[in-house]
This record gives sequence, C-alpha cells and structure tokens, in this order.
Amino acid sequence: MPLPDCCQEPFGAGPERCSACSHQVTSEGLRTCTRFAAQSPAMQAVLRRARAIAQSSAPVVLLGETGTGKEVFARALHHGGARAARPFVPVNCGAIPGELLESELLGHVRGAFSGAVADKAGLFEAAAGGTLLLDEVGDLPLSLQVKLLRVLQDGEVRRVGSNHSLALDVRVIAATHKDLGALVERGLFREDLYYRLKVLTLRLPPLRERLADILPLARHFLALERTPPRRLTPAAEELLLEYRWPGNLRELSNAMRCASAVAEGAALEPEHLPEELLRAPTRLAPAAPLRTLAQVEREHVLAVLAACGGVQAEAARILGIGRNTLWRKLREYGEAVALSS
Ligand SMILES: Nc1ncnc2c1ncn2[C@@H]1O[C@H](COP(=O)(O)OP(=O)(O)OP(=O)(O)O)[C@@H](O)[C@H]1O
Repeated sequence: MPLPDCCQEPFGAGPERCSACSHQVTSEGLRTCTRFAAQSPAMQAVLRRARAIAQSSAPVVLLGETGTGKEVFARALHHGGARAARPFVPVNCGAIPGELLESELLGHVRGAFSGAVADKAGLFEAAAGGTLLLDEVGDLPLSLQVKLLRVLQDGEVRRVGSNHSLALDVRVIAATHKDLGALVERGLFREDLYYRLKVLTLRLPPLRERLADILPLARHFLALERTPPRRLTPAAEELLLEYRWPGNLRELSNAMRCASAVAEGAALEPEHLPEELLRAPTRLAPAAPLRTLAQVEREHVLAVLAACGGVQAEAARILGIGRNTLWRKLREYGEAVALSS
C-alpha cells in the first residue's frame, strides 16, 4: 500500500494531524509529521540537516543502506523546498540497461537509433524546474557518467542524436547504498562526477542505530494495515529491539504486515513475527567481543559526525562538547584531516 502523502512529504504543508497515521503534526516553521520528528539522536541530526538542505538547490548525495528511506527523504527534500510545485522525477539507474538509460535521461531525436521513430524528451526535461532523483547512482555506467557530468556542469541537456542543447534548471539528488568513494578508488565511478554530486550529503542511519525509533515506527506500520487494531506484546517488542534489521525500514514494515496477517487476536506475539527475527542471535548475546568505553565513544562520535555530513560545528553541538574537544578527539582517531569543519 502506498504511504499517504503526509508520510512521504514530511517537510511540506499539512493538516494538524496526519489523516492516515493520526500522528500529530508539529510546527517548527515547517510542518512535520511527528513520525519524522524521530526520537533517536542520530535521526534528529538527520532531520535538522535535511531541513536546511531542502532550502538549497545544490546537488545532494543520499547515502544509506537499503531500506533506510533514501527515496522517502529525496521526496521530502523536494517537497520541503522551493521546487515543491514542480515535478519530482525518480529514476532507478540500476534497473535500466545502459544504452536505454541514456535516452531515458537525455531524450532522443527521431532517427537517432533504430526504433527512435519520434522525438522524445528525457527525464531531465520532465524534471525541468524540479528535482531528478538518480537512485542507485553507483550503478550508472561510466560512459553515461561523462554525459551526466556535462549536464551538471553546463546546466544543459542535449537529446541523443541532436545538435542543440536545451538549458535546464534541475536539482539532482543521487542516492546509493554503495560506498561511492570506494567505487572511485576502484575506477568504477568518475572522481569529477563524484565531487560534482556530493556538494551536500545526507547519510540515513540504519535502523539498528535508531533504537528509539523502532517501536514508534513499528506502531506506525501496524496502523497502516487494514486489519483490526493490533498491539505488540512486551516480548515481541523486545525482539524488535534486539534484531539487527539488515533490510531496515522496509524489513520492519514487512514484518508488521506479516504479523498483522498471521495474528488472530489483537496481541502480536513473537511467534507472529517473521522467522528471521526469532532465529537471529540477539543483540545482547556476546557475539562480538565486549568493547571499551573509548571504542564505543569513538564509534558514536564518528556516527554523529557522519550524520551531520562531516560538519564539525553541528556534530559538536549535538554531542554536547566544544568544537576544540571534538577536533582533538578526531585528531586522536586520525580522522581530522579528511573532514570539513
Ligand atoms: N520515515 C519513514 N516513515 C515511514 N516509512 C518509511 C520511512 N522511510 C522509509 N519508509 C518506508 O520504508 C521503505 C523503504 O524506503 P525507501 O524506498 O525510501 O528506502 P531506500 O533507502 O530508498 O531503499 P533502497 O536503497 O533499497 O532503494 C518504503 O516502503 C518506505 O515507504
């Protein structure tokens, strides 16, 4: 079932109460479904940064594991900014073969290749004035990366087979679950395009780093099911909190759908949850060696910094420490040089 508009567009104008999930809508200058006003510190940092990014027109790279909500956030960035009334056009670069993708993105003129029986506008043109989401951008073939770079540099699109360029104002959001930096090192992603795209970055944390959000999201997904109201028992809640959620929000949503379908009464017990949750070693089991406080601190500091897109001033504020202290810690970790202030 598609998510209701309010849930897709957390920064847009909306009613006082979300009509679909009945979460209250807060107003902080911008209206936001409280489901997005996430409780976890990692997500609060993401939301703050996302609100600022929505006001810009610069390219954005959305990073995050599969199912962390990259497309949902891409829509939110579009609807929360000045382009909201213009089109939002998503394209999955991994799902379309290279040769086809070029004409899909740029369009073509009649006779450009066999089968091109008429002129056709591409997705860049379709997104004029608005936003183009290049999902799975890490799958973009190298040959097309050069062309995309040219479009971004010149602000013009040339249809395949045409001699004329068309000036276009399109904001590009690129999403990927891959490590683009590593792809650059392996020669699979152009460095110039990488830097052209990552003017702004937003990293969506995996669900396991958003412990405080798991149960509210689970309840939200349950409320979207068209079944009599269901509630999670404490034992089921504990399992949700212990699981590692490799599929993130998508997996959580599916788990709630599964549980709603198989439970007969109102109570959702552990046995109603998908098997992987029951089989998984728990978070509390000592699978990994126990870590020192310094190791945990380092991981947390770097996670907050990544969520802030490397902006040290913002990270220091969230961590509740001074910028100098943060800088010193980063230097100790050997991270300071690579990061912006
Ligand atoms: N904040 C949210 N609230 C409710 N549902 C969400 C939220 N974020 C994501 N979802 C839901 O989780 C699922 C995955 O979201 P989305 O497709 O945006 O993730 P993604 O990171 O783009 O995934 P992939 O990398 O696999 O394409 C979708 O069903 C989406 O509606």
